[in-house]
Amino acid sequence: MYRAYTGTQVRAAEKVWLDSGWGASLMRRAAWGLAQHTLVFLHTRGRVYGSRVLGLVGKGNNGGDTLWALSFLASRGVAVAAVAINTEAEHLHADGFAAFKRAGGRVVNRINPDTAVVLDGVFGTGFHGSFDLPGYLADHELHIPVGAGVVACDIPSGIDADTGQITGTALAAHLTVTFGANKVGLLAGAGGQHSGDIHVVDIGIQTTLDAVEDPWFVPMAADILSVYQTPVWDVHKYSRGALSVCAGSEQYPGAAVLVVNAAEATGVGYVSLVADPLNDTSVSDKVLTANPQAVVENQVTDKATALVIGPGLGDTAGDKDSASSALETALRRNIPLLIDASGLDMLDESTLAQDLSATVLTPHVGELSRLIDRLAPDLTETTPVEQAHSFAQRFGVWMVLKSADTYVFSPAGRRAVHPAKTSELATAGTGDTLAGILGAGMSTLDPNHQDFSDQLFAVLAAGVRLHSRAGELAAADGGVVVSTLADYIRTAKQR
Ligand SMILES: NC(=O)C1=CN([C@@H]2O[C@H](COP(=O)(O)OP(=O)(O)OC[C@H]3O[C@@H](n4cnc5c(N)ncnc54)[C@H](O)[C@@H]3O)[C@@H](O)[C@H]2O)[C@@H](O)CC1
Repeated sequence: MYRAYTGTQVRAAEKVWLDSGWGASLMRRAAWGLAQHTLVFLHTRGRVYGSRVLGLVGKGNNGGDTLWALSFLASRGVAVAAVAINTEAEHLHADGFAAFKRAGGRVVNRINPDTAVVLDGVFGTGFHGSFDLPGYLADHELHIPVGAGVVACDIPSGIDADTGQITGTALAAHLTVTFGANKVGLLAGAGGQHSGDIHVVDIGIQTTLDAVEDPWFVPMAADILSVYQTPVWDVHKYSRGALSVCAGSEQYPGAAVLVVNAAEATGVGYVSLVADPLNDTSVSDKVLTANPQAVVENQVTDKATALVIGPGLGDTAGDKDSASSALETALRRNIPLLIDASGLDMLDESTLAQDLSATVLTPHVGELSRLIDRLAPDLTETTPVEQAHSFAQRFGVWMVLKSADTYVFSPAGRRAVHPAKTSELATAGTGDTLAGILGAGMSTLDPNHQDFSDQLFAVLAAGVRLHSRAGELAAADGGVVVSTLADYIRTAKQR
Protein backbone atom coordinates (compact mmCIF):
# COMPACT_ATOMS: atom_id res chain seq x y z
CA MET A 1 0.00 0.00 0.00
CA TYR A 2 1.16 3.49 -0.53
CA ARG A 3 0.32 6.52 1.55
CA ALA A 4 -1.81 9.42 0.37
CA TYR A 5 -2.61 12.57 2.27
CA THR A 6 -5.36 15.11 2.54
CA GLY A 7 -4.59 18.57 1.20
CA THR A 8 -4.71 19.80 4.79
CA GLN A 9 -2.03 17.32 5.83
CA VAL A 10 0.23 18.31 2.94
CA ARG A 11 -0.25 21.99 3.70
CA ALA A 12 0.65 21.37 7.35
CA ALA A 13 3.80 19.51 6.29
CA GLU A 14 4.73 22.32 3.88
CA LYS A 15 4.19 24.90 6.59
CA VAL A 16 6.97 23.40 8.69
CA TRP A 17 9.36 24.11 5.82
CA LEU A 18 7.84 27.46 4.87
CA ASP A 19 8.24 28.66 8.46
CA SER A 20 11.94 27.84 8.28
CA GLY A 21 12.41 29.90 5.13
CA TRP A 22 12.28 27.16 2.51
CA GLY A 23 9.21 28.49 0.65
CA ALA A 24 11.01 29.72 -2.46
CA SER A 25 13.01 26.49 -2.77
CA LEU A 26 9.91 24.33 -2.44
CA MET A 27 8.18 26.32 -5.14
CA ARG A 28 11.15 26.10 -7.49
CA ARG A 29 11.35 22.32 -6.99
CA ALA A 30 7.60 21.94 -7.59
CA ALA A 31 7.77 24.12 -10.70
CA TRP A 32 10.83 22.28 -12.02
CA GLY A 33 8.99 18.97 -11.66
CA LEU A 34 5.90 20.39 -13.36
CA ALA A 35 8.04 21.67 -16.25
CA GLN A 36 9.86 18.34 -16.67
CA HIS A 37 6.65 16.30 -16.77
CA THR A 38 5.12 18.81 -19.18
CA LEU A 39 8.15 18.46 -21.46
CA VAL A 40 7.75 14.68 -21.51
CA PHE A 41 4.03 15.10 -22.18
CA LEU A 42 4.75 17.53 -25.04
CA HIS A 43 7.32 15.13 -26.42
CA THR A 44 4.86 12.23 -26.52
CA ARG A 45 2.34 14.43 -28.32
CA GLY A 46 4.73 15.89 -30.89
CA ARG A 47 7.45 18.47 -30.69
CA VAL A 48 8.77 20.47 -27.75
CA TYR A 49 10.78 23.28 -29.38
CA GLY A 50 8.40 25.86 -30.83
CA SER A 51 5.26 24.36 -29.29
CA ARG A 52 2.87 26.55 -27.33
CA VAL A 53 2.01 26.15 -23.66
CA LEU A 54 -0.51 28.39 -21.96
CA GLY A 55 -0.98 28.74 -18.22
CA LEU A 56 -4.35 29.43 -16.60
CA VAL A 57 -2.98 31.19 -13.56
CA GLY A 58 -4.61 32.17 -10.27
CA LYS A 59 -3.33 34.59 -7.69
CA GLY A 60 -1.95 32.09 -5.18
CA ASN A 61 1.07 29.83 -4.92
CA ASN A 62 -0.47 27.34 -7.34
CA GLY A 63 -0.31 30.12 -9.91
CA GLY A 64 3.24 30.88 -8.74
CA ASP A 65 4.31 27.28 -9.41
CA THR A 66 2.77 27.48 -12.86
CA LEU A 67 4.47 30.78 -13.74
CA TRP A 68 7.85 29.41 -12.67
CA ALA A 69 7.21 26.23 -14.68
CA LEU A 70 6.36 28.32 -17.75
CA SER A 71 9.65 30.17 -17.33
CA PHE A 72 11.54 26.84 -17.28
CA LEU A 73 9.63 25.66 -20.36
CA ALA A 74 10.54 28.89 -22.19
CA SER A 75 14.21 28.07 -21.71
CA ARG A 76 13.58 24.88 -23.72
CA GLY A 77 12.20 26.79 -26.68
CA VAL A 78 8.52 26.56 -25.76
CA ALA A 79 6.39 29.63 -26.53
CA VAL A 80 4.72 30.43 -23.22
CA ALA A 81 1.75 32.62 -22.37
CA ALA A 82 -0.54 33.03 -19.39
CA VAL A 83 -4.08 34.15 -18.66
CA ALA A 84 -4.81 35.55 -15.22
CA ILE A 85 -7.96 33.80 -13.98
CA ASN A 86 -10.30 35.46 -11.50
CA THR A 87 -7.68 38.10 -10.75
CA GLU A 88 -5.57 40.78 -12.42
CA ALA A 89 -2.01 40.25 -13.67
CA GLU A 90 -0.62 42.61 -11.02
CA HIS A 91 -1.96 40.32 -8.27
CA LEU A 92 -0.22 37.19 -9.56
CA HIS A 93 2.56 35.59 -7.53
CA ALA A 94 5.28 38.26 -7.65
CA ASP A 95 8.43 36.14 -8.03
CA GLY A 96 6.77 33.68 -10.39
CA PHE A 97 5.41 36.49 -12.54
CA ALA A 98 8.81 38.20 -12.67
CA ALA A 99 10.49 34.94 -13.75
CA PHE A 100 7.79 34.37 -16.36
CA LYS A 101 8.27 37.85 -17.84
CA ARG A 102 12.07 37.54 -17.78
CA ALA A 103 11.71 34.34 -19.80
CA GLY A 104 9.69 36.19 -22.45
CA GLY A 105 6.24 35.07 -21.29
CA ARG A 106 3.25 37.13 -22.35
CA VAL A 107 -0.01 37.73 -20.52
CA VAL A 108 -2.88 37.25 -22.95
CA ASN A 109 -6.66 37.23 -22.88
CA ARG A 110 -7.24 34.69 -25.67
CA ILE A 111 -6.00 31.13 -26.14
CA ASN A 112 -4.05 30.59 -29.35
CA PRO A 113 -5.69 27.72 -31.32
CA ASP A 114 -2.22 26.17 -31.82
CA THR A 115 -1.74 25.73 -28.07
CA ALA A 116 -0.47 22.20 -27.41
CA VAL A 117 -0.81 22.16 -23.62
CA VAL A 118 -2.82 24.15 -21.12
CA LEU A 119 -1.45 24.23 -17.58
CA ASP A 120 -4.22 24.45 -14.98
CA GLY A 121 -2.70 26.59 -12.22
CA VAL A 122 -5.74 28.49 -10.97
CA PHE A 123 -6.22 26.85 -7.56
CA GLY A 124 -4.34 24.17 -5.66
CA THR A 125 -4.63 22.99 -2.08
CA GLY A 126 -5.72 26.46 -0.98
CA PHE A 127 -9.05 26.02 -2.77
CA HIS A 128 -12.24 25.86 -0.78
CA GLY A 129 -15.91 26.18 -1.67
CA SER A 130 -17.05 26.27 -5.24
CA PHE A 131 -15.71 27.53 -8.56
CA ASP A 132 -16.79 26.89 -12.13
CA LEU A 133 -13.57 27.08 -14.16
CA PRO A 134 -15.05 25.75 -17.45
CA GLY A 135 -17.90 28.27 -17.04
CA TYR A 136 -15.42 31.08 -16.34
CA LEU A 137 -13.43 30.18 -19.46
CA ALA A 138 -16.58 30.10 -21.60
CA ASP A 139 -17.75 33.48 -20.21
CA HIS A 140 -14.39 35.03 -21.12
CA GLU A 141 -14.21 33.37 -24.54
CA LEU A 142 -11.16 31.40 -23.52
CA HIS A 143 -11.59 28.30 -25.65
CA ILE A 144 -9.23 25.41 -25.03
CA PRO A 145 -8.34 23.93 -28.46
CA VAL A 146 -9.87 20.50 -28.97
CA GLY A 147 -6.51 18.75 -29.38
CA ALA A 148 -4.73 20.50 -26.49
CA GLY A 149 -3.59 18.51 -23.49
CA VAL A 150 -4.49 19.68 -19.99
CA VAL A 151 -1.83 19.35 -17.30
CA ALA A 152 -2.92 20.21 -13.76
CA CYS A 153 -0.49 21.86 -11.37
CA ASP A 154 -0.75 19.95 -8.07
CA ILE A 155 -4.50 19.30 -8.41
CA PRO A 156 -7.11 20.27 -10.99
CA SER A 157 -8.60 23.60 -9.92
CA GLY A 158 -11.88 23.28 -8.06
CA ILE A 159 -11.25 19.88 -6.44
CA ASP A 160 -11.32 19.68 -2.65
CA ALA A 161 -7.87 18.21 -1.98
CA ASP A 162 -9.13 16.58 1.25
CA THR A 163 -12.02 14.64 -0.22
CA GLY A 164 -12.06 14.76 -4.02
CA GLN A 165 -15.39 16.57 -3.97
CA ILE A 166 -16.08 19.05 -6.76
CA THR A 167 -18.79 21.47 -5.69
CA GLY A 168 -18.56 23.59 -8.86
CA THR A 169 -17.00 22.19 -12.02
CA ALA A 170 -13.42 21.43 -12.98
CA LEU A 171 -11.35 20.78 -16.09
CA ALA A 172 -10.47 17.14 -16.54
CA ALA A 173 -6.68 16.85 -16.76
CA HIS A 174 -4.78 14.38 -18.90
CA LEU A 175 -1.99 14.57 -16.38
CA THR A 176 -1.65 15.94 -12.86
CA VAL A 177 1.79 16.77 -11.53
CA THR A 178 1.40 16.84 -7.77
CA PHE A 179 3.86 17.91 -5.11
CA GLY A 180 5.18 16.17 -2.02
CA ALA A 181 2.81 13.18 -2.08
CA ASN A 182 -0.29 11.84 -3.69
CA LYS A 183 -3.42 13.51 -2.38
CA VAL A 184 -6.73 11.90 -1.51
CA GLY A 185 -8.48 14.53 -3.62
CA LEU A 186 -6.71 13.20 -6.71
CA LEU A 187 -7.88 9.65 -6.03
CA ALA A 188 -11.31 9.72 -4.45
CA GLY A 189 -14.72 10.82 -5.65
CA ALA A 190 -15.07 13.14 -8.63
CA GLY A 191 -11.47 14.27 -8.12
CA GLY A 192 -10.30 10.80 -9.09
CA GLN A 193 -12.18 11.13 -12.38
CA HIS A 194 -10.55 14.49 -13.21
CA SER A 195 -6.89 13.97 -12.35
CA GLY A 196 -5.76 11.79 -15.26
CA ASP A 197 -2.32 10.23 -14.87
CA ILE A 198 -0.72 11.33 -11.63
CA HIS A 199 2.99 12.06 -11.18
CA VAL A 200 4.37 12.91 -7.76
CA VAL A 201 7.29 15.33 -7.53
CA ASP A 202 9.48 15.07 -4.45
CA ILE A 203 9.90 18.62 -3.17
CA GLY A 204 11.83 17.69 -0.04
CA ILE A 205 9.09 17.47 2.60
CA GLN A 206 9.09 13.67 2.80
CA THR A 207 10.42 13.39 6.34
CA THR A 208 7.61 15.62 7.58
CA LEU A 209 5.00 13.62 5.67
CA ASP A 210 6.41 10.35 7.01
CA ALA A 211 5.65 11.59 10.51
CA VAL A 212 1.93 12.15 9.76
CA GLU A 213 0.08 9.73 12.02
CA ASP A 214 -3.17 9.28 10.14
CA PRO A 215 -2.44 9.17 6.42
CA TRP A 216 -4.68 7.36 3.97
CA PHE A 217 -3.51 4.07 2.50
CA VAL A 218 -4.10 2.99 -1.08
CA PRO A 219 -3.86 -0.71 -1.99
CA MET A 220 -1.81 -1.73 -5.02
CA ALA A 221 -1.53 -4.84 -7.18
CA ALA A 222 1.50 -5.97 -5.15
CA ASP A 223 -0.70 -6.14 -2.04
CA ILE A 224 -2.88 -8.77 -3.68
CA LEU A 225 0.18 -10.97 -4.12
CA SER A 226 1.51 -10.48 -0.63
CA VAL A 227 -1.82 -11.00 1.14
CA TYR A 228 -3.66 -13.50 -1.04
CA GLN A 229 -0.83 -15.63 -2.37
CA THR A 230 -1.00 -19.40 -2.00
CA PRO A 231 0.48 -20.28 1.38
CA VAL A 232 3.69 -22.14 2.20
CA TRP A 233 3.73 -25.91 1.77
CA ASP A 234 3.05 -27.07 5.32
CA VAL A 235 -0.68 -26.33 5.45
CA HIS A 236 -3.82 -28.39 5.50
CA LYS A 237 -7.39 -27.59 4.60
CA TYR A 238 -8.35 -26.19 7.99
CA SER A 239 -5.18 -24.16 8.50
CA ARG A 240 -5.76 -22.48 5.11
CA GLY A 241 -8.96 -21.08 6.55
CA ALA A 242 -12.33 -22.69 7.24
CA LEU A 243 -15.00 -20.24 6.21
CA SER A 244 -18.60 -20.54 7.29
CA VAL A 245 -21.14 -18.81 5.07
CA CYS A 246 -24.60 -17.94 6.29
CA ALA A 247 -26.21 -16.57 3.16
CA GLY A 248 -28.95 -17.16 0.63
CA SER A 249 -32.58 -18.07 1.02
CA GLU A 250 -35.38 -19.55 -1.00
CA GLN A 251 -35.92 -16.08 -2.45
CA TYR A 252 -32.21 -15.30 -3.07
CA PRO A 253 -30.33 -18.60 -3.37
CA GLY A 254 -27.82 -17.12 -5.82
CA ALA A 255 -26.24 -14.88 -3.16
CA ALA A 256 -24.86 -17.92 -1.32
CA VAL A 257 -23.48 -19.34 -4.58
CA LEU A 258 -21.68 -16.09 -5.35
CA VAL A 259 -20.15 -15.84 -1.87
CA VAL A 260 -18.92 -19.44 -1.94
CA ASN A 261 -17.65 -19.22 -5.53
CA ALA A 262 -15.65 -16.09 -4.69
CA ALA A 263 -14.23 -17.56 -1.48
CA GLU A 264 -13.15 -20.72 -3.31
CA ALA A 265 -11.56 -18.71 -6.13
CA THR A 266 -9.70 -16.54 -3.63
CA GLY A 267 -8.28 -19.57 -1.89
CA VAL A 268 -9.71 -21.11 1.22
CA GLY A 269 -9.24 -24.57 2.67
CA TYR A 270 -12.80 -25.42 3.58
CA VAL A 271 -16.18 -23.77 3.02
CA SER A 272 -19.22 -24.62 5.01
CA LEU A 273 -22.70 -23.36 4.16
CA VAL A 274 -24.79 -22.84 7.27
CA ALA A 275 -28.21 -24.23 6.32
CA ASP A 276 -30.68 -26.78 7.51
CA PRO A 277 -30.72 -29.38 4.74
CA LEU A 278 -33.77 -31.08 6.23
CA ASN A 279 -35.78 -27.93 5.99
CA ASP A 280 -35.06 -26.39 2.60
CA THR A 281 -32.52 -27.45 0.02
CA SER A 282 -33.05 -24.61 -2.45
CA VAL A 283 -29.83 -22.89 -1.38
CA SER A 284 -27.64 -25.86 -0.56
CA ASP A 285 -28.50 -27.66 -3.82
CA LYS A 286 -27.32 -24.68 -5.83
CA VAL A 287 -24.18 -24.16 -3.77
CA LEU A 288 -23.26 -27.85 -3.98
CA THR A 289 -23.89 -27.97 -7.72
CA ALA A 290 -21.49 -25.06 -8.24
CA ASN A 291 -19.05 -26.21 -5.53
CA PRO A 292 -19.28 -29.92 -4.76
CA GLN A 293 -16.45 -29.56 -2.26
CA ALA A 294 -18.51 -27.26 -0.01
CA VAL A 295 -20.04 -28.76 3.12
CA VAL A 296 -23.52 -28.05 4.42
CA GLU A 297 -23.81 -27.78 8.19
CA ASN A 298 -26.70 -26.61 10.28
CA GLN A 299 -24.59 -24.33 12.47
CA VAL A 300 -21.26 -22.54 12.73
CA THR A 301 -19.08 -25.36 13.97
CA ASP A 302 -15.90 -25.24 16.04
CA LYS A 303 -13.88 -25.75 12.88
CA ALA A 304 -14.93 -22.37 11.46
CA THR A 305 -12.22 -19.73 11.48
CA ALA A 306 -14.44 -16.97 10.06
CA LEU A 307 -18.06 -16.31 9.22
CA VAL A 308 -19.65 -14.34 6.38
CA ILE A 309 -23.26 -13.58 7.19
CA GLY A 310 -25.95 -11.67 5.41
CA PRO A 311 -26.01 -11.82 1.60
CA GLY A 312 -29.47 -12.82 0.39
CA LEU A 313 -30.78 -13.89 3.80
CA GLY A 314 -34.45 -14.68 3.95
CA ASP A 315 -37.01 -13.33 6.38
CA THR A 316 -38.83 -16.47 7.46
CA ALA A 317 -38.71 -17.30 11.16
CA GLY A 318 -36.46 -20.29 10.44
CA ASP A 319 -34.02 -18.19 8.38
CA LYS A 320 -33.85 -15.58 11.12
CA ASP A 321 -33.29 -18.08 13.91
CA SER A 322 -30.52 -19.78 12.01
CA ALA A 323 -28.83 -16.46 11.19
CA SER A 324 -29.13 -15.16 14.78
CA SER A 325 -27.59 -18.31 16.12
CA ALA A 326 -24.72 -18.12 13.60
CA LEU A 327 -24.05 -14.48 14.49
CA GLU A 328 -24.14 -15.21 18.19
CA THR A 329 -21.74 -18.15 17.82
CA ALA A 330 -19.22 -16.12 15.82
CA LEU A 331 -19.28 -13.28 18.33
CA ARG A 332 -18.97 -15.65 21.28
CA ARG A 333 -16.05 -17.49 19.70
CA ASN A 334 -14.50 -14.18 18.56
CA ILE A 335 -13.75 -15.44 15.07
CA PRO A 336 -13.43 -12.88 12.26
CA LEU A 337 -16.94 -11.98 11.19
CA LEU A 338 -18.14 -10.19 8.07
CA ILE A 339 -21.68 -8.82 8.12
CA ASP A 340 -23.16 -7.76 4.79
CA ALA A 341 -26.49 -6.84 3.23
CA SER A 342 -29.51 -8.09 5.22
CA GLY A 343 -27.13 -9.21 7.98
CA LEU A 344 -26.70 -5.53 8.77
CA ASP A 345 -30.39 -5.37 9.72
CA MET A 346 -29.64 -7.88 12.49
CA LEU A 347 -27.41 -5.38 14.29
CA ASP A 348 -28.88 -3.73 17.34
CA GLU A 349 -27.62 -1.82 20.36
CA SER A 350 -26.69 -4.97 22.22
CA THR A 351 -24.66 -6.36 19.30
CA LEU A 352 -22.87 -3.06 18.89
CA ALA A 353 -22.01 -3.02 22.59
CA GLN A 354 -19.95 -6.22 22.22
CA ASP A 355 -16.28 -6.56 21.31
CA LEU A 356 -16.35 -6.05 17.54
CA SER A 357 -12.62 -5.80 16.98
CA ALA A 358 -12.79 -8.79 14.61
CA THR A 359 -16.09 -7.76 12.99
CA VAL A 360 -16.35 -6.10 9.58
CA LEU A 361 -19.48 -4.38 8.30
CA THR A 362 -19.68 -3.97 4.52
CA PRO A 363 -22.55 -1.59 3.77
CA HIS A 364 -23.14 0.25 0.54
CA VAL A 365 -24.12 3.89 0.88
CA GLY A 366 -27.86 3.16 1.25
CA GLU A 367 -27.26 0.49 3.88
CA LEU A 368 -24.94 2.82 5.78
CA SER A 369 -27.60 5.49 5.80
CA ARG A 370 -30.13 3.01 7.23
CA LEU A 371 -27.63 1.83 9.85
CA ILE A 372 -27.04 5.40 10.96
CA ASP A 373 -30.74 6.29 11.04
CA ARG A 374 -31.38 3.27 13.22
CA LEU A 375 -28.33 3.10 15.47
CA ALA A 376 -26.47 6.43 15.40
CA PRO A 377 -28.90 9.17 14.38
CA ASP A 378 -26.87 11.74 16.32
CA LEU A 379 -23.76 11.40 14.10
CA THR A 380 -22.89 14.92 12.96
CA GLU A 381 -20.87 13.95 9.88
CA THR A 382 -22.61 14.67 6.61
CA THR A 383 -20.86 12.60 3.92
CA PRO A 384 -21.02 8.79 3.78
CA VAL A 385 -17.22 8.60 3.96
CA GLU A 386 -17.02 10.68 7.14
CA GLN A 387 -20.01 8.85 8.60
CA ALA A 388 -18.48 5.42 8.01
CA HIS A 389 -15.18 6.59 9.54
CA SER A 390 -16.98 7.92 12.59
CA PHE A 391 -19.31 4.89 12.93
CA ALA A 392 -16.29 2.56 12.96
CA GLN A 393 -14.61 4.46 15.77
CA ARG A 394 -17.77 4.93 17.84
CA PHE A 395 -18.66 1.23 17.86
CA GLY A 396 -15.14 -0.20 17.62
CA VAL A 397 -16.03 -2.05 14.43
CA TRP A 398 -14.41 -2.34 10.99
CA MET A 399 -16.21 -0.75 8.06
CA VAL A 400 -15.85 -1.38 4.35
CA LEU A 401 -17.94 1.28 2.63
CA LYS A 402 -18.96 0.37 -0.90
CA SER A 403 -19.55 3.32 -3.19
CA ALA A 404 -17.98 4.09 -6.58
CA ASP A 405 -14.75 4.13 -4.56
CA THR A 406 -14.39 1.64 -1.73
CA TYR A 407 -13.21 2.69 1.73
CA VAL A 408 -11.84 0.70 4.65
CA PHE A 409 -11.95 2.07 8.20
CA SER A 410 -10.53 0.37 11.27
CA PRO A 411 -11.93 0.83 14.76
CA ALA A 412 -8.82 2.88 15.57
CA GLY A 413 -9.48 5.26 12.69
CA ARG A 414 -7.00 3.84 10.19
CA ARG A 415 -8.27 4.38 6.68
CA ALA A 416 -7.78 3.17 3.13
CA VAL A 417 -9.35 4.19 -0.15
CA HIS A 418 -9.53 2.20 -3.34
CA PRO A 419 -10.40 4.55 -6.20
CA ALA A 420 -13.00 3.39 -8.70
CA LYS A 421 -11.35 1.68 -11.65
CA THR A 422 -14.38 0.37 -13.51
CA SER A 423 -18.07 1.14 -13.23
CA GLU A 424 -18.80 -2.39 -14.48
CA LEU A 425 -18.77 -3.61 -10.88
CA ALA A 426 -21.86 -1.52 -10.17
CA THR A 427 -24.12 -4.48 -10.70
CA ALA A 428 -26.14 -6.85 -8.51
CA GLY A 429 -24.12 -9.63 -6.92
CA THR A 430 -20.72 -7.96 -6.88
CA GLY A 431 -21.14 -7.21 -3.17
CA ASP A 432 -21.65 -10.95 -2.53
CA THR A 433 -18.45 -11.60 -4.47
CA LEU A 434 -16.55 -9.07 -2.37
CA ALA A 435 -17.91 -10.69 0.81
CA GLY A 436 -16.57 -14.06 -0.38
CA ILE A 437 -13.13 -12.64 -1.16
CA LEU A 438 -12.83 -10.83 2.16
CA GLY A 439 -14.25 -13.79 4.08
CA ALA A 440 -11.61 -16.07 2.55
CA GLY A 441 -8.86 -13.64 3.59
CA MET A 442 -10.31 -13.18 7.08
CA SER A 443 -10.53 -16.93 7.62
CA THR A 444 -6.72 -17.13 7.63
CA LEU A 445 -6.35 -14.68 10.53
CA ASP A 446 -6.11 -15.26 14.24
CA PRO A 447 -7.79 -12.48 16.25
CA ASN A 448 -5.46 -13.24 19.15
CA HIS A 449 -2.35 -12.57 17.11
CA GLN A 450 -0.57 -9.42 18.20
CA ASP A 451 -0.59 -8.09 14.61
CA PHE A 452 -4.22 -9.01 13.94
CA SER A 453 -5.32 -5.43 13.37
CA ASP A 454 -2.56 -4.76 10.81
CA GLN A 455 -3.27 -8.08 9.14
CA LEU A 456 -7.00 -7.46 8.91
CA PHE A 457 -6.41 -3.99 7.49
CA ALA A 458 -4.18 -5.52 4.81
CA VAL A 459 -6.65 -8.32 4.05
CA LEU A 460 -9.52 -5.87 3.62
CA ALA A 461 -7.62 -3.31 1.52
CA ALA A 462 -5.95 -5.93 -0.68
CA GLY A 463 -9.24 -7.85 -0.98
CA VAL A 464 -10.97 -4.73 -2.24
CA ARG A 465 -8.15 -4.33 -4.79
CA LEU A 466 -8.48 -7.99 -5.83
CA HIS A 467 -12.23 -7.60 -6.33
CA SER A 468 -11.71 -4.48 -8.43
CA ARG A 469 -8.90 -6.08 -10.42
CA ALA A 470 -11.16 -9.04 -11.23
CA GLY A 471 -13.79 -6.55 -12.40
CA GLU A 472 -11.25 -4.73 -14.57
CA LEU A 473 -10.16 -8.00 -16.19
CA ALA A 474 -13.76 -9.03 -16.81
CA ALA A 475 -14.55 -5.58 -18.22
CA ALA A 476 -11.59 -5.83 -20.59
CA ASP A 477 -12.82 -9.27 -21.62
CA GLY A 478 -16.21 -8.01 -22.77
CA GLY A 479 -17.95 -7.02 -19.56
CA VAL A 480 -18.68 -8.11 -16.02
CA VAL A 481 -21.05 -11.05 -15.72
CA VAL A 482 -21.23 -11.65 -12.00
CA SER A 483 -21.69 -15.40 -12.26
CA THR A 484 -18.26 -15.65 -13.95
CA LEU A 485 -16.45 -13.02 -11.86
CA ALA A 486 -14.83 -15.72 -9.72
CA ASP A 487 -12.88 -16.89 -12.79
CA TYR A 488 -11.27 -13.46 -13.01
CA ILE A 489 -10.40 -13.54 -9.30
CA ARG A 490 -8.10 -16.47 -10.02
CA THR A 491 -6.42 -14.56 -12.86
CA ALA A 492 -6.21 -11.34 -10.86
CA LYS A 493 -4.36 -13.16 -8.09
CA GLN A 494 -1.62 -14.18 -10.47
CA ARG A 495 -0.82 -10.79 -12.05
N1 LIG B 1 4.27 27.86 -0.73
C1 LIG B 1 5.05 26.91 -1.14
O1 LIG B 1 6.21 26.91 -0.88
C2 LIG B 1 4.52 25.81 -1.91
C3 LIG B 1 3.31 25.94 -2.55
N2 LIG B 1 2.84 24.97 -3.33
C4 LIG B 1 1.70 25.27 -4.18
O2 LIG B 1 0.82 26.13 -3.52
C5 LIG B 1 -0.49 25.69 -3.66
C6 LIG B 1 -1.29 26.24 -2.56
O3 LIG B 1 -1.16 27.66 -2.68
P1 LIG B 1 -2.06 28.71 -1.93
O4 LIG B 1 -2.12 28.38 -0.50
O5 LIG B 1 -1.57 30.04 -2.28
O6 LIG B 1 -3.52 28.47 -2.51
P2 LIG B 1 -4.05 28.32 -3.98
O7 LIG B 1 -3.04 28.77 -4.96
O8 LIG B 1 -4.60 26.99 -4.08
O9 LIG B 1 -5.29 29.34 -3.95
C7 LIG B 1 -5.05 30.70 -4.14
C8 LIG B 1 -6.14 31.62 -3.71
O10 LIG B 1 -7.42 31.24 -4.14
C9 LIG B 1 -8.36 31.64 -3.18
N3 LIG B 1 -9.54 30.79 -3.27
C10 LIG B 1 -9.76 29.62 -2.66
N4 LIG B 1 -10.97 29.13 -3.00
C11 LIG B 1 -11.52 30.00 -3.84
C12 LIG B 1 -12.78 30.07 -4.53
N5 LIG B 1 -13.71 29.09 -4.40
N6 LIG B 1 -13.04 31.11 -5.33
C13 LIG B 1 -12.13 32.11 -5.47
N7 LIG B 1 -10.93 32.13 -4.84
C14 LIG B 1 -10.64 31.08 -4.03
C15 LIG B 1 -7.61 31.46 -1.87
O11 LIG B 1 -8.16 32.31 -0.90
C16 LIG B 1 -6.21 31.83 -2.22
O12 LIG B 1 -6.00 33.21 -2.01
C17 LIG B 1 -0.34 24.21 -3.76
O13 LIG B 1 -1.43 23.57 -4.37
C18 LIG B 1 0.91 24.09 -4.60
O14 LIG B 1 0.61 24.20 -5.96
C19 LIG B 1 3.68 23.86 -3.63
O15 LIG B 1 4.40 24.18 -4.72
C20 LIG B 1 4.62 23.50 -2.54
C21 LIG B 1 5.36 24.63 -2.05
